[in-house]
Amino acid sequence: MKRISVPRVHCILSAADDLSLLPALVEAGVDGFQVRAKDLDGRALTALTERVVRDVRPGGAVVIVNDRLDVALAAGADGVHLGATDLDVAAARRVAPDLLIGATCRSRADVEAAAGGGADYAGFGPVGASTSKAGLPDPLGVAAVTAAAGVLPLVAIGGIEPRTAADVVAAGAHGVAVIGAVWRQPDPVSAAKELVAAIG
Ligand SMILES: Cc1ncc(COP(=O)(O)OP(=O)(O)O)c(N)n1
Ligand SMILES: Cc1nc(C(=O)O)sc1CCOP(=O)(O)O
Ligand SMILES: [Mg+2]
Repeated sequence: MKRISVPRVHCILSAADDLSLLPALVEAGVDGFQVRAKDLDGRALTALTERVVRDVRPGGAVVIVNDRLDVALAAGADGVHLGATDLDVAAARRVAPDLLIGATCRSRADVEAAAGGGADYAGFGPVGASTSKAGLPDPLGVAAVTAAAGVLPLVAIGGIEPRTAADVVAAGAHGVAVIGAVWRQPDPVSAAKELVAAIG
């Protein structure tokens, strides 16, 4: 089976977000949703992912599950995003030859390793300062995107808002992943439209 394309705007969501907005976010041009719900057990995460798939797939958007390959497969999602302490990319690829697989990368060497394991994209960051996650390393900056580009599609993450989205794409990123730039805005759908317009 042909693997689907890597989305350009990844909206990272949890059960706490206003999920009634999902179809409108797809309409606004968001083409990827990552289900990231650290507090949910496997069953609840599967149910949440199934709901997101139901809401966004009719509009053509892709659903990626953070951390959990088993949940991605069980829920019929399109992909999984793996971090440094999750299942190894090569092991995930053996189990799921057709799934979209993303890997967190913080350097060009990380991107090369992820590509060697069979990843489809690198979640590259943190590019800027983020208040959405504790314990992140210092921001890499936009120049690091250019230094890491050309191996895998880079999805820039960390403090991305419309202006920085345009900057990272100009620097060689394929797309962006965001939490605050959508969910912490007074009008998440208008904010998503701005983000989509910014990446061109
Ligand atoms: C697109 C994208 N890039 C990086 C991350 C970070 O993933 P991870 O290292 O697994 O950390 P958590 O998100 O699980 O805290 C991501 N989620 N998405
Ligand atoms: C979940 C996550 N992972 C990151 C990483 O660099 O690994 S940065 C991040 C948070 C992204 O949220 P915001 O768009 O609000 O900064
Ligand atoms: Mg993760």
